[in-house]
Amino acid sequence: MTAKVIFRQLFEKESSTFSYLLGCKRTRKAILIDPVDITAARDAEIIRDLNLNLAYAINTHVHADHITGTHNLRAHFPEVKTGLGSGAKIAKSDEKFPHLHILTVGDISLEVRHTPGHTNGCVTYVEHKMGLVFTGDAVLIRGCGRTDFQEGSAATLYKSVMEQIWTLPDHFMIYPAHDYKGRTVSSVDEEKRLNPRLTKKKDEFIQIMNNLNLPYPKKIDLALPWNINCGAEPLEK
Ligand SMILES: N[C@@H](CCC(=O)N[C@@H](CSS)C(=O)NCC(=O)O)C(=O)O
Ligand SMILES: [Fe+2]
Repeated sequence: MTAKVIFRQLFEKESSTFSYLLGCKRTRKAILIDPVDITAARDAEIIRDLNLNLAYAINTHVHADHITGTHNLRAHFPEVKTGLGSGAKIAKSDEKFPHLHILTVGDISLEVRHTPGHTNGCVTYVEHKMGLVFTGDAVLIRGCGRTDFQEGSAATLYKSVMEQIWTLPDHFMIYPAHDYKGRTVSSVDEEKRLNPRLTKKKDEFIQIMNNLNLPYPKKIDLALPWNINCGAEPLEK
């Protein structure tokens, strides 16, 4: 890790969600990726303990399984800006990032790569200097995000991963939004060799994804309207 940036992986156990804190030691400004509503107060305490001030609370996508913590964090950090990829057209956010936008906070630079397929608005954030890749649900450790709701598409996800993630240097570390088996991190090299879905040819990948037969996330009907409203209670229910 570079001496200039504080990096923390945080976990919310009910939805098995990882959030990621990046803090600039020089400016004391921070970015939090994929916060969860029920851990927003915990995250705020950690940010304060580290003498950081939250500049951005951003999401990799409109989550279906939990409510984002972006809105709750506004109570702790009144100046915080929320951010989301510009492909998430129906969702509210202070900023919507276009493909290849660079989000700079002090000495932290996150490149925004649009990686639709799990949802139409998914993005992957890449910190090139540190070799960190925040894939959201596009690439999970030895898996990938399902493609059966939120305008998901297996063919689109395959293209996104091949073009936007597998083309990164092999040693870059992959930090996903979830893991259900206690794993925390992988790498581009590891997933290119060992991912049981994404090592397949496109047609076989699509076949696998279209036959997962997973139950919908338990909270999907609650989470989507709140997350479209940036994690705040929707006006119309
Ligand atoms: N059981 C959980 C939801 C599990 C799930 O569907 N996870 C999503 C990511 S959150 S949108 C997924 O894409 N999983 C891929 C897979 O192969 O499991 C709940 O009820 O919340
Ligand atoms: Fe998701």
